[in-house]
Amino acid sequence: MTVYQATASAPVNIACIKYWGKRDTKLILPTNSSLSVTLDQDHLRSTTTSRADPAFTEDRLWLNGKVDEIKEGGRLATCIREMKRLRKEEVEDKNPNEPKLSTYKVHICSYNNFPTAAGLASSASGFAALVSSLAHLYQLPVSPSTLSLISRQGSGSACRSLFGGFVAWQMGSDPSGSDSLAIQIAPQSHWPDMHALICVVSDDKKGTSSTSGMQRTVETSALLQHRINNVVPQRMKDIEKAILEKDFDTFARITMADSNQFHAVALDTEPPIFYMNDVSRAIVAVVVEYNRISVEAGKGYKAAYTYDAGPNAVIYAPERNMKEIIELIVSYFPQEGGSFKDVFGLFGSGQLVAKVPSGFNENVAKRFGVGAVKGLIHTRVGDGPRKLGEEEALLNAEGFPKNLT
Ligand SMILES: Nc1ncnc2c1ncn2[C@@H]1O[C@H](COP(=O)(O)OP(=O)(O)OP(=O)(O)O)[C@@H](O)[C@H]1O
Ligand SMILES: C[C@@](O)(CCOP(=O)(O)OP(=O)(O)O)CC(=O)O
Repeated sequence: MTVYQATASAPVNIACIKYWGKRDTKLILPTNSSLSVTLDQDHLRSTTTSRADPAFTEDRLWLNGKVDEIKEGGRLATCIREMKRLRKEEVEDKNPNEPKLSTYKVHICSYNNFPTAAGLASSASGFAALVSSLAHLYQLPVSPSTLSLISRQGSGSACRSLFGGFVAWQMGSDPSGSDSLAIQIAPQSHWPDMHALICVVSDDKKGTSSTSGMQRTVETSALLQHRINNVVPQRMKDIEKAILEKDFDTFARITMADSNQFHAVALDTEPPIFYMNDVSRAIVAVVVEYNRISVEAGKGYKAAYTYDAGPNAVIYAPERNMKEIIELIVSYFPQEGGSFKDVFGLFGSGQLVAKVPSGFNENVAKRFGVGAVKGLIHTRVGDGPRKLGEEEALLNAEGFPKNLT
């Protein structure tokens, strides 16, 4: 008997121009366009296996080994329904010989190789991997932009994880959402020198979810209206140009300004929302001082911080600056000996030693103890979703998670 099964992995993306606010909460249509960098799935990824079988009695999902309920009318159910619709319209209706997979129930098993719901964009890679694995299962002849229309309905930011490199989510204007999709601005190969350092300040589940936080902002913040109407449209154009020209200085200025404005609209919400904490703010101060030395020497910005809906920092920088940045960060936020994974071999066989660059004003932030920054992940711009082989499937012969009995 034929087994209909496919496995895919998908990357995380971290926005430089933030999505914050919906004009349609059911279809997940944003109040502004946004733009992100896709991170390397060799380091952070969601992997998902999907199988369709006439013997299955219901659509089921296991996330990190535990059953995740597919609520009727919920986001997961919407994505699965929309993928089945595409299978029917794009494959089965056009070729009656194709098996009617759209009528079978599916079993889906997914695994994130990093903390889920901790502000590390697990919903983005998670829904992108779900949609990608179903697209392979159903052999859909559709573009990543079309798939982004569906992953968007799982979690808005997930639409940007359908591409590698530098990706824009165009807000669109059609009330049906048909033009609210992701496009690639430039592939990974355009600017492979773009690296990222994730400073994990907390890997706990967060207090105010993005979904509820942004809705409160839409309802109560006057500053959000200014951002949507007068700030983001120009920033989208400027950052796209900076990316195409590999102009890190402009990229960094816009990225930091947009992170700051996103956290300002969170604070402008009633009641106010705080995502950054003292450790986050100290990282800002350290990056600002690091850039000051370089700007005063006429060399422009060397690093850009950005924060999502949580205290973790992501620092974008050209690869050549990363060694210095890591040495600087660990001098303010010491790491447990040997805990940093030097995946790019920056320190050779030597030890990572705390060091501040010459001319750096060490009083810009206090020095924290071990544990304030719980981990550092050095990664870089990466590619889009990957189709994986049978040997990486997460479902066993019977179509249940391999690690469960
Ligand atoms: N691999 C996955 N497959 C399917 N759904 C997933 C997967 N990973 C995460 N999710 C969904 O995303 C939810 C977590 O999203 P949430 O927005 O709370 O956190 P986050 O994505 O880590 O943070 P943020 O989006 O603010 O950066 C999970 O509870 C689950 O419903
Ligand atoms: C701060 C952000 O990370 C917000 C992400 O919000 P989500 O995509 O998690 O929200 P929902 O669409 O409600 O699922 C900014 C961004 O990624 O652009």
